[in-house]
Amino acid sequence: MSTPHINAQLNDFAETVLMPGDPLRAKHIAETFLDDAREVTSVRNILGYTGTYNGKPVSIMASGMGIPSMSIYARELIVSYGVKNLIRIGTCGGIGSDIKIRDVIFAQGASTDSNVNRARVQGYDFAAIADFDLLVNGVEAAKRLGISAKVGNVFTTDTFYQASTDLYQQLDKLGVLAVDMETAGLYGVAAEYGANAMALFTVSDHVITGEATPSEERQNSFNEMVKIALESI
Ligand SMILES: O=P(O)(O)O[C@H]1O[C@H](CO)[C@@H](O)[C@H]1O
Ligand SMILES: O=c1cc[nH]c(=O)[nH]1
Repeated sequence: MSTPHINAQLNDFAETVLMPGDPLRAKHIAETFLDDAREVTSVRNILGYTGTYNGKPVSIMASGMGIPSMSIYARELIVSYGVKNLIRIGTCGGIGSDIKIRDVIFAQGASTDSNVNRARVQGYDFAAIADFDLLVNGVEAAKRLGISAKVGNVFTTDTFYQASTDLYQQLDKLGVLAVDMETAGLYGVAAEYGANAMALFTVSDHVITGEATPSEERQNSFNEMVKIALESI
């Protein structure tokens, strides 16, 4: 079997799929953290792998960037491959004044400038929220690993390059912690098709102060987040 965007066979994916945006990150995670990892899909170089972690089957597959890309892969994974749990493991831009680069953030909910979730409910607001059990398991895994993490609302944008920081200043006042480009879409698709979703990030830069993670440190903080996600399964 295959779908328009995934060329894996039925049963190639585990029940739980971890989704970074970047295909090379998916490859790195599979090669670094999983046992017996094998590539299961490579359409458009959006790479996907399945292996085991501590004996438990788990898959890693890239989402690409942005809500449309994430939504295509999340829907095909759920509907065609029977995936139950989708955990986004990404980078984000910090918004809050107490958010520091390299922090780990769990997206309890995801606001957005996209219309995709309103389109699901006849133009009304839809509260895009994480699956409670996945969120609690993630937060507890972070505690066990001794990694402090923040939990709260994030903002998913279609516009990586904003014209000004005005929007982010307003979001800061509303307590929004960080910005990414996929989570609100992932939560909407999971709700529509009956799966569980959750997202966590490492902060790669701060969109108000302009601070950014030095590239050599980026991989270390990314690996910490991956460890949390894998230990939460
Ligand atoms: O690091 P990833 O998971 O790709 O996430 C963030 O990075 C990309 C933008 O550079 C967007 O996809 C955004 O959500
Ligand atoms: O979506 C993102 C991710 C990282 N940094 C940003 O500014 N935006």
